[in-house]
Amino acid sequence: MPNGLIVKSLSGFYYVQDEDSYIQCRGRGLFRKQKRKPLVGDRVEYEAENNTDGYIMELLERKNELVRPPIANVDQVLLVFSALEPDFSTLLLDRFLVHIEASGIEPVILISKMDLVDEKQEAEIRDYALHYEAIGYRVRLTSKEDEQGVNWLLPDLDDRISVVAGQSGVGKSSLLNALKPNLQIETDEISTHLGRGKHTTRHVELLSIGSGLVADTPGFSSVEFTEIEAEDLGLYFPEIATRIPDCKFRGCLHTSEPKCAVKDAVQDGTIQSYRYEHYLSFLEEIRQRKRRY
Ligand SMILES: Nc1nc2c(ncn2[C@@H]2O[C@H](COP(=O)(O)OP(=O)(O)OP(=O)(O)O)[C@@H](O)[C@H]2O)c(=O)[nH]1
Ligand SMILES: [Zn+2]
Repeated sequence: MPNGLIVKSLSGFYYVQDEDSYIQCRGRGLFRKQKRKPLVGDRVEYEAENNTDGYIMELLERKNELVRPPIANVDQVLLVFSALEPDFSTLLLDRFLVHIEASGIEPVILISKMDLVDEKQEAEIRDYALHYEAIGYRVRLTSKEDEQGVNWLLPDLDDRISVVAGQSGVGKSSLLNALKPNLQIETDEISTHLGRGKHTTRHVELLSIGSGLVADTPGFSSVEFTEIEAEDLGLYFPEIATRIPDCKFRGCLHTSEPKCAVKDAVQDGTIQSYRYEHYLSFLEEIRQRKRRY
């Protein structure tokens, strides 16, 4: 049976990309009975006599799935933060990072609107970029005015499924628009939905950019720690996670315990103090939430 990738879902139809064909399909009735729902990003087996009346017959195994936006097999999340308007916030960035780390998906940090900063602000942002790179994250500074700045993102997208996420107004659509000259699938939907935001049709679509696929949805804009346990939080700060084995007490939460390797690293500056403070504030949030229930 032929197989392809669901690249779009809209009004009960799934659009399957298989090499050069683009086939409109319905899910087979059995899926509903089994409470299985095909997702954009799913590899599927399908049957089709022509390009508009296909049926999805089988869903292949998923590596992961995001709930919001609903996409399967996501390789990375492009986290867009603007340098200014809205102002860059490491607190918000860390909140997103924890959420993404917990989902097991790799983040890439994009700092947009670098054309708006003055020299001092630029130096600050570059310092932060170095901190996050030292932790092990990929960080990219971009500006929609700078074609090069956008184009050197392309290798990051190759052969992967990426989801763009970030607060409203940070420049997610602008980024996709700047990358658009490289779009390879040519359909009307694409140009209209890139102007999304204002209209409300809820559809999810993967755009072909270079040899990668990028979800055009606005993605998640806020995150809460509903499913994270206090004792796991440290695992989602990579530089804390690597020190946990050296803490004296098993189950150390790195607050007031003695001989804590994490606090030692904060003391000697190898863990940034603002990262540690964010860890403490998220920990407190998780505890408050527990108390409420
Ligand atoms: N100066 C400058 N302005 C930018 C840049 N990127 C985006 N903007 C502006 O920022 C505003 C918001 O950009 P959008 O691309 O709509 O932001 P978004 O993240 O898609 O916003 P939502 O659709 O609300 O989630 C627009 O006025 C853009 O022109 C940039 O690199 N430099
Ligand atoms: Zn500790």
